[in-house]
Amino acid sequence: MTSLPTAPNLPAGQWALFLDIDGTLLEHAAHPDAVSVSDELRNLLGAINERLDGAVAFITGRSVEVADRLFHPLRLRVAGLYGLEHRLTPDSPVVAADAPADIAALADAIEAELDDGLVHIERKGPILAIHTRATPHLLARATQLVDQALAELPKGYRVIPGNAGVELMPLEAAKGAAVRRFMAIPPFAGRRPVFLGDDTADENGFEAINEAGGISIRVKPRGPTVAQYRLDDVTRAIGWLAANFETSPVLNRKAS
Ligand SMILES: O=P(O)(O)OC[C@H]1O[C@H](O[C@H]2O[C@H](CO)[C@@H](O)[C@H](O)[C@H]2O)[C@H](O)[C@@H](O)[C@@H]1O
Repeated sequence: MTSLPTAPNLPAGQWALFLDIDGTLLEHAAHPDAVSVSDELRNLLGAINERLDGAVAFITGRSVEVADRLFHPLRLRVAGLYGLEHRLTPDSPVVAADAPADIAALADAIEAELDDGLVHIERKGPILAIHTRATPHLLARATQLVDQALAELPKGYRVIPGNAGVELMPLEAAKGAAVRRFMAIPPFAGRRPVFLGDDTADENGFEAINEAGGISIRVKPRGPTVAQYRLDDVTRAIGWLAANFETSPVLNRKAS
């Protein structure tokens, strides 16, 4: 939505920061495994995490394990698989929600049906992501197949458009619930949350942030959004984070 105002500099306050990964911190790549994290970004996030006393978490569709691998050796708090799993502190074990069975068999059937080596099917246990970045002409067919699968599955799943693809996931997979889980515990509780995201699946996270009186920012908005502000691309998002959380003198001061 082009009328969305650009994210302003934050006022003095005690902030908590929630971050989507793909399309927000990392430019999209041809394949999920082809992204890379620069030392500059890793160092920036580490510095922000220290300045916010650990009140920083990734809220991502990736698994916690993959988020850790991408940002290694940095380990942050993470809600993975859209909140189906979480690690509430950097060193605690990963806790997984009771989720419906693995849908790998369904993935195999969809893969066979699409019959194209360039469609990448990402099997994430109870979540299935179909990536058509290399074959945009197959997005409509992939969405149709996933919608058919949804109709045949027991209740409790939904389909969400991804970025150049589509994901099938349990209803419990919701970024808003992941944000609320973190906001109920230290070091997040009592702070004002900020969330940067770029996708349809982030909208639910923005709703939770708006309810909590926080700041919601959609990176590169392409359609309707409940986010309050925009940042036009990954470079600007990282620049905004650096300006507001790395060097800003107003952080962690009580708002007057
Ligand atoms: O919630 P996010 O952190 O934004 O993760 C969303 C999905 O991101 C990944 O897929 C997307 O990024 C890939 C790498 O740029 C790209 O190849 C793909 O087309 C995008 O859809 C990831 O693979 C998914 O598991 C995440 O759910």
